[in-house]
Amino acid sequence: MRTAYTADQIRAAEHRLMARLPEGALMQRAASGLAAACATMLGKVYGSRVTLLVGSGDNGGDALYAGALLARRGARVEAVLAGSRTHEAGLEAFLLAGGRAVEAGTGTIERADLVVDGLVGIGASGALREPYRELALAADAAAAPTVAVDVPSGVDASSGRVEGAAVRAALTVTMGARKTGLLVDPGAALAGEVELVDIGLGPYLPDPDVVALTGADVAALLPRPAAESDKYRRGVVGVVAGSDQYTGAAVLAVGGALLAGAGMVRYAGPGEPVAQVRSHWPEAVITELERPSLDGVGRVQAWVVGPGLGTGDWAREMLAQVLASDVPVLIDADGLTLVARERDLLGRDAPVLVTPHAGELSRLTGAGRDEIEADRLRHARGAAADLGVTVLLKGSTTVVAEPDRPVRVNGTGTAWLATGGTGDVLSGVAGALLAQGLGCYDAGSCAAYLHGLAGRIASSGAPLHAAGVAAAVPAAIRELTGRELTGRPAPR
Ligand SMILES: NC(=O)C1=CN([C@@H]2O[C@H](COP(=O)(O)OP(=O)(O)OC[C@H]3O[C@@H](n4cnc5c(N)ncnc54)[C@H](O)[C@@H]3O)[C@@H](O)[C@H]2O)[C@@H](O)CC1
Ligand SMILES: Nc1ncnc2c1ncn2[C@@H]1O[C@H](COP(=O)(O)OP(=O)(O)O)[C@@H](O)[C@H]1O
Ligand SMILES: [K+]
Repeated sequence: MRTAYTADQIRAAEHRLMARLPEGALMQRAASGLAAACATMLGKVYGSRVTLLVGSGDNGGDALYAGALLARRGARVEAVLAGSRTHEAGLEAFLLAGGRAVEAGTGTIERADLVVDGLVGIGASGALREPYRELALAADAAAAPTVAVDVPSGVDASSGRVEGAAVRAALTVTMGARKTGLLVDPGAALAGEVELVDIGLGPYLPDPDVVALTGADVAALLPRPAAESDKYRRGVVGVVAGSDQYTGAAVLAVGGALLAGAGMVRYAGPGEPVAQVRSHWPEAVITELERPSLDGVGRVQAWVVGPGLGTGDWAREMLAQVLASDVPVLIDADGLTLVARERDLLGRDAPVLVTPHAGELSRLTGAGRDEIEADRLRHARGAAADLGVTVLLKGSTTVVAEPDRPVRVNGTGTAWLATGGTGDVLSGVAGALLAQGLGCYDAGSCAAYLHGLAGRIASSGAPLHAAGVAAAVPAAIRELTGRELTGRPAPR
């Protein structure tokens, strides 16, 4: 599990740690980690050109001390002192080691082999001001890669929010613990690789603000069949999706559920989608409906409702009946539009997982779509608290929020997933995990991980289509769990 923290959490932990250490010790640890990362990136330090962008705070101090270490190893290190003041001891060490202070307009950024962004770290507030903004843009335009100190300047460390210009880093060397903004877009997309430098903060950190599951975490959570398994005990998913107008959503949601390991998938819908589901998935158990009713559809352990369902009376009645059951329900797409109109539908005792994209969440909460995209965490958390359900907010970083738990963030996806129908597959995958007994929080976050990985496998750097993502789900599971799929030890 990768953990991340807000700026306030980090600062509080740093204060407690600093009280036990000689002055400046933490910065020395930070700087030597930073210098080592820069050296690795440069390959050969001796004779290389490194340009430091140095702000007025301790972030600039880290950069100066690291610059001093690189200068002692023979690098030609120049520093643009951009702040109204400069970390004094850091500057002294830098100059003593042979570093040079230069003006911004001297071509130093353009000539560099490596740019080090020490403009602002966790002490930043608001959009980058001049001359920092200009320097961030110049670093972006330069050929050399940029290493960001702690966070890329311009990215809000606590949320990933970016107002105005920001540094685009190839590598972010972050001190003590990951910051939330390094795991959540748009910040995460600007951070590049993230390397964590251990400065001894661990024992002083509180519960994390957000966490990201690793492949090993997901593998440990994924249900697997065992000797005593049968199709009913493995979990039966019910899918209420698709309409005579939108048949594909039904096919994709059923496919996601089947390929994510459900013991059985029951599908209930009208004639057109029934014909499509039957021809694509002969293994699904299908009930063709003459009227909107779940009578006779059979028992399930979880429902997926909404993709392509429409928003008329039929859809509303199906949604109400699904929600009247006593099993976990995943609501997506048109189901969310109906809930936005009629919040009372959510009043039930059994768990609910909603899977909106930013537009659907906007309908649910009234917040603007762009505002949601800019600050995904805040809006997902707010909606989970307000609606009393688990919220999986889709997008370039998918976030899963549940009241009183750290938000789980997922970055396994690829932008190629931004194509019609991939969300329907996700709903089926998450439904299968719910039916197999995972809670909404685990089912949502494991499904996001698997779906993102399946997207990468299906894409492999080229366009994908939603059915291909569903087809790649078993390969994603295989990649996580190795070939040991039966629950027994692998034969020797
Ligand atoms: N506190 C500690 O114990 C440690 C801190 N470390 C470093 O110290 C950093 C935090 O240092 P500081 O608290 O001095 O804060 P920063 O260096 O992040 O920034 C503070 C300065 O930036 C200016 N500033 C803030 N927002 C700005 C904006 N939008 N545009 C232009 N200027 C802006 C402020 O006026 C202030 O002078 C960390 O990110 C990390 O790099 C590390 O050395 C590890 C130890
Ligand atoms: N830029 C992106 N990077 C990674 N994943 C993305 C990106 N944009 C969208 N996705 C993913 O693609 C899927 C799209 O789902 P959704 O918006 O519901 O589309 P649809 O309704 O057409 O199925 C979601 O899983 C989402 O997280
Ligand atoms: K920085």
